[in-house]
Amino acid sequence: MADRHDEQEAIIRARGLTVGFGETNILENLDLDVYRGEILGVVGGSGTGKSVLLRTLVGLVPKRAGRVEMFGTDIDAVSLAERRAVERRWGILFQQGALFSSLTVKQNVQVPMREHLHLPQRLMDELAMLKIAMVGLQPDAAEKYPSELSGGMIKRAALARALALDPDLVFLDEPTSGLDPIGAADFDDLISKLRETLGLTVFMVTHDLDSLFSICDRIAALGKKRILVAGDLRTVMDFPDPWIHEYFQGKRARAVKVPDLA
Ligand SMILES: Nc1ncnc2c1ncn2[C@@H]1O[C@H](COP(=O)(O)OP(=O)(O)OP(=O)(O)O)[C@@H](O)[C@H]1O
Repeated sequence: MADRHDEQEAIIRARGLTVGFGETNILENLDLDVYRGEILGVVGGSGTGKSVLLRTLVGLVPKRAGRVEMFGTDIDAVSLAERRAVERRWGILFQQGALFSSLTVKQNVQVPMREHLHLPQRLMDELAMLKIAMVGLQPDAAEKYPSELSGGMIKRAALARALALDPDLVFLDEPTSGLDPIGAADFDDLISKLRETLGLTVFMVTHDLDSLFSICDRIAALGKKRILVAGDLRTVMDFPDPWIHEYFQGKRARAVKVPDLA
């Protein structure tokens, strides 16, 4: 049967990725496609290398072997200027937000603008306020420092920073971790709405079954140093692997409303 993604554009295409530290390889010969406009949830046991995969795709961790094409560009085969141009097309929300504690929310949102654009301060202020509103923060949050924000506000501020350069693609590393269930559901809604309104593609590392069930179009399960299976929820849930079985059908999963998979 033809893959229904045959016609779709893979805006991330990783082939044969091997990544390691010291004597140990964390990822080996890993292949992954991420399609334009989708929300891909990346799951896997603790320490399987989900964050390492994310960091490798964006060039923060070196590869031992393999190739990553972003928007059709092999980022290791182009000039620095071309690479920087491609990098401007994605934003990253790191685990725990990773905001600069000595900067206000507005200044944090302006960090990528300062790095990549040359805009007058007034315009950067206007743009930052736009991003802050876009993620559902009140205007007065702009002048606050990260230490004055709740966990949910920190995530939103970090998302505003990830959106600073109007990216096509966002990488989210456990965006709902540490949020209460209502805060997490609100954040899922926000991601889903932004995908619709901005036409974003979302690569999301998550442990949150609610997020997987409610907003992800496809799921990629990491294990044994590679992608064990990638596909819709049904495909992944049916994959014969003990970790996947326990994750989706174990005690914790039974507490979450599993969607009706006709
Ligand atoms: N800079 C580094 N140097 C050495 N080892 C590292 C480095 N970064 C990650 N690792 C190791 O790589 C492995 C995968 O880490 P990673 O953070 O990607 O796991 P994860 O799947 O995201 O886990 P979790 O779900 O617990 O966040 C771990 O064993 C970790 O110790």
